[in-house]
Amino acid sequence: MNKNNPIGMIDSGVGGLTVIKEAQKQLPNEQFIFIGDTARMPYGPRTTDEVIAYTFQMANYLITEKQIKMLVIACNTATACALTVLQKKLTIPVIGVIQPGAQAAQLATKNKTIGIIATDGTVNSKAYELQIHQYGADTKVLSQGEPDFVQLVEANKYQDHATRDIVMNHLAPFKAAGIDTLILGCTHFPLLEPFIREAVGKQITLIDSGRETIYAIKQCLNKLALNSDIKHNHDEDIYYTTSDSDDDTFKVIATNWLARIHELDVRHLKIVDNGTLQHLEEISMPRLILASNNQHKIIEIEAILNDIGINLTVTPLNSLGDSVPEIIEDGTTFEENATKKAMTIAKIAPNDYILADDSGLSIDALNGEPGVYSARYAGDHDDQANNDKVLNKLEGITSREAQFTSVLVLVGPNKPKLVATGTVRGLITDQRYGDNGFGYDPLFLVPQFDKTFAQLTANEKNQVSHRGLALQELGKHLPEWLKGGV
Ligand SMILES: O=P(O)(O)OP(=O)(O)OP(=O)(O)OC[C@H]1O[C@@H](n2cnc3c(O)ncnc32)[C@H](O)[C@@H]1O
Ligand SMILES: [Mg+2]
Repeated sequence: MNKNNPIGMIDSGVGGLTVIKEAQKQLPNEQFIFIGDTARMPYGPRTTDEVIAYTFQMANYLITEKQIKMLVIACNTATACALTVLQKKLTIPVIGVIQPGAQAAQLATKNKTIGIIATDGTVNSKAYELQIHQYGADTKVLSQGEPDFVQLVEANKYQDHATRDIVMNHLAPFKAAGIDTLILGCTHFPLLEPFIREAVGKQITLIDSGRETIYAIKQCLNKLALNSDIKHNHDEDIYYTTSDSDDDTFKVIATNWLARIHELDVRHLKIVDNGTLQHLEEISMPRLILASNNQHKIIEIEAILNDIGINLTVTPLNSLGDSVPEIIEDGTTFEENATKKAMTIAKIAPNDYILADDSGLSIDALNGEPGVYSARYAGDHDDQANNDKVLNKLEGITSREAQFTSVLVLVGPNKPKLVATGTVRGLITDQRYGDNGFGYDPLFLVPQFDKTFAQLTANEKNQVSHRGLALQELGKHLPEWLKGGV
């Protein structure tokens, strides 16, 4: 086993994040790959067989696809149900959260009275009691199932006032029972620690079983000489969830709990059913293909998308190779043509998002010419000839008002068509000015700058251009569009 391989960490949902947070702090050289089985959480009410099956699926994925060197079950219920089975069947070391928590509690208790809060599954398994009694048979153990706490955390309500009241209420019996140590026997619970602390009082030692597990991981890495010697940046850690709908909540909690400035990159694992057997598969996100043969446009669109922080893999059309068919732009409006471009490419890339732009210059004194014919006004994509034609047609005409329009059409699998338009007004000069940009840029004077588009920097043009404005408009609707379907 390569010591620089990642460590896998699995949980039923967001609870395991409390373990990974501590692990990232204490093990800066390790890379972690985390799976939260959000599609099938909570594990508490599940049968032992179910929990074993799910845990195996996650372990198999991490071993075969990610070559993990060690597996950490960052979930008490899964540890209670599946740890020994996994340890027997897997060839890599497997660490659970119960034994480290039980050991720490036994060391901490002075009056030999320990409380445990956990899921019903963990409580019913008596796994903590068994471990605690291995270290001291006479220790009194009081266990209480708290399934509601899990749901409150998973629903991102762990800081709500109502949650505080629930926690205060539920934990009141422990105050009377005389415990001096309380095990947070579910990895979700450290997120509720401020409320739990308030409920049981300062004098009680709280044991975070997840935190204790980090010592067990360290010991195991040392014993097997598996410490990574590459310093990993924890931004490289990968987070997976199994459900689509919860991904947002997971992302919000994870970004917040792990104190990340940027939203975490949370990926999706699909539960694939092959008759009786299930396994997990990574679903790759659709690409955003820019359906344009105009490299100038592509460069502009990529820069603007980058500026507005679009989190998609942007792919230019030419990377699709020879399979790209010819697109006949015979529509009478920009939208018709942009739709045609997008739909033509969608046929060869049905799983991707396709963004097309149809744009052009409309001159008031020429009744909107060249308009949809901008690219082929005089010669097909012959900028020189097209500019000359405009200058000739406007010779002697004093009214020089004109407008650039960009109509963007975005399509995607099972998505409605999204249209965004941007326009910019300007004046047609009497000769070419500037060398930047493309098309009619040398003739289009922007009054605000008293310069033509060709005299502006790319960044300046993108701030005010028809394309820049259309993309900003598109960006406003994009998050909603990405979520929705038809
Ligand atoms: O169709 P695709 O492959 O996207 O590339 P294209 O260049 O043919 O694009 P259009 O069919 O939309 O034609 C737009 C024409 O309008 C002109 N045009 C559009 N936007 C422009 C801009 O930002 N600056 C200068 N001219 C522009 C230019 O002549 C373009 O060729
Ligand atoms: Mg075209």
